[in-house]
Amino acid sequence: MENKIRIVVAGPRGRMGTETIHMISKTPHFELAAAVDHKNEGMSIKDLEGLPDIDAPIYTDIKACFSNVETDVLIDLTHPEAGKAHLQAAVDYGVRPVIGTSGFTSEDVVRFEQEMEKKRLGGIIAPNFAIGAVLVMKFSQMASKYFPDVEIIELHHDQKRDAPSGTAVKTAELVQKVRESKQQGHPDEKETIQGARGAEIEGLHIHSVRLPGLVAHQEVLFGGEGELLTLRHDSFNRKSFMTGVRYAVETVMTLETLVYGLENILD
Ligand SMILES: NC(=O)C1=CN([C@@H]2O[C@H](COP(=O)(O)OP(=O)(O)OC[C@H]3O[C@@H](n4cnc5c(N)ncnc54)[C@H](O)[C@@H]3O)[C@@H](O)[C@H]2O)C=CC1
Ligand SMILES: O=C(O)C1=N[C@H](C(=O)O)C[C@H](O)C1
Repeated sequence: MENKIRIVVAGPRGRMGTETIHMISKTPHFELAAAVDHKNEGMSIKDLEGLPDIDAPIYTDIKACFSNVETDVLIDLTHPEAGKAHLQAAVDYGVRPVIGTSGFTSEDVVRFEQEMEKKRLGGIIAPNFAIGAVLVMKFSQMASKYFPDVEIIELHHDQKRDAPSGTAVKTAELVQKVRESKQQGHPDEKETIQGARGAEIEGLHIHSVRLPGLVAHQEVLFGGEGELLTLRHDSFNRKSFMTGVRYAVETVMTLETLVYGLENILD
């Protein structure tokens, strides 16, 4: 059998980290080499509640982890600041990053693209690993050619730290590549309560909803004369992201640049 892909997961006790470690444990050609947590130094994954019986060491310092553990791929599922530091460490140690953490700015992405291009190091930043969500982004880009009036509503659980979601930002970026630039709504429109029209990227508005009971959902609304096109995706649980995480880990082994968005590597 070919060599297993040795993976380090950052954020192993989080909602996504836990699901990802279970996925790795069930994937024959993947091996959990270690995990990076912000506590539990020296413990093993099998010691943590809710995680599978894998004897993989836990580090609190990602550099110590990469110095001690042979690693092919880092999967980061933490928070934006930690995610950026982990991505930098991966680049410094020549480990291929698969970043699910959201909240990176486009400046961050460009900086890492340039640095990784110089090193010919493959990596993936995926604002959303769910295949359906990626398709909605692609379909949104197609639709915006014909429907330049677009608004995005993203809906998430109330433990999410960043707003708007990485998925909504990426969707807006894809739409902006195609649609004519325009300010939506009435030219003299005024908010009587600040934020009523949501966040704005070049005239395109994003509305963020946070409620308990939700997981990850997005609607992209396209208005035309006498018609409305709605594209909607729902993740009802975090298993919905695992096909994409598995695919990203397999694909990153073949890349030599940083790819931003799963839509760029899906067949
Ligand atoms: N790309 C995608 O498809 C998806 C991305 N996400 C993103 O993934 C990230 C994690 O989401 P959740 O699992 O829901 O969050 P969570 O809050 O459940 O988990 C984050 C984990 O990161 C850990 N953490 C924080 N700082 C750390 C550090 N310095 N070192 C190691 N661990 C650290 C926390 O202890 C926590 O266990 C978020 O940015 C979220 O937006 C979430 C779902 C899907
Ligand atoms: O925090 C989440 O849950 C999610 N975050 C990502 C985002 O910001 O788009 C992906 C997905 O929407 C779930």
